[in-house]
Amino acid sequence: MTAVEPPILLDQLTLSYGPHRVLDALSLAVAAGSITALLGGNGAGKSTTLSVLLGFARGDAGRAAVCGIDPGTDPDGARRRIAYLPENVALYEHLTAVENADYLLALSGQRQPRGAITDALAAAGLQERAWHQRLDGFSKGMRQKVAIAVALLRAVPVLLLDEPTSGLDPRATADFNALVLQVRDRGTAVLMVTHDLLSAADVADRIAFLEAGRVRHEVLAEGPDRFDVRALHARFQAGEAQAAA
Ligand SMILES: Nc1ncnc2c1ncn2[C@@H]1O[C@H](COP(=O)(O)OP(=O)(O)OP(=O)(O)O)[C@@H](O)[C@H]1O
Repeated sequence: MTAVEPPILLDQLTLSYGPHRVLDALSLAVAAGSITALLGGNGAGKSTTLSVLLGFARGDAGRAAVCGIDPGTDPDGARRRIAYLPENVALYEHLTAVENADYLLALSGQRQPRGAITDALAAAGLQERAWHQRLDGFSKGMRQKVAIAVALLRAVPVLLLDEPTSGLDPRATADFNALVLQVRDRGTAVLMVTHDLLSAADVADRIAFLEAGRVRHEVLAEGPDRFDVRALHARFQAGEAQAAA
């Protein structure tokens, strides 16, 4: 990786499934210690973008890089640098929260002492009485906390989130967003796919609007071009209406 290359980089990436161009010369960069939210209507290419970064899908043209590694040619190398939270976090129901974290860390070759695991679960806001409970009774918000605790312990440079707050109540959403800010403040580059504009506006440094596989608008949280959530909401709804028409 060159000194200036951001941990998440897509440069003119094009990907088609048969005649259907899903990503169309998509360019997107997420710097270390920053959060970009990726919004867009159904089918805009958001999940495909994450699949490319994870090395599950490969572009036909252009470049993708995770910390300078091409996930198409070295998916394992790219994934070692990524913590990924899918919409429904896959954890082991018959294991406790601590056992899940221990097992997931072992799988990624980054085992940690029990004390570090319980510290991370506490930092993620999981109540102590849940640490040694099996996951079958956990809510989505509690599962997210276990998953983000693992991400905190892995201290990876890239965090990818797919619809992390869908199905969370406002309080759990606020808790989750606070955790994402913690991860960002440790220098991680965060890319968050979401339909939740308000949540995006709460945490993101930048919001990129994807339409037909390309970033059509980008807005920033700071500076003269910083976003105004109400104006953004109106614009987003208009965009959604166009996409649905
Ligand atoms: N494996 C695949 N084979 C063929 N087409 C696919 C495949 N994966 C995705 N697509 C198509 O690519 C387009 C973009 O899909 P993608 O899942 O990236 O959209 P999205 O923005 O995440 O949408 P949503 O908000 O509905 O999750 C869609 O038209 C989808 O049908």
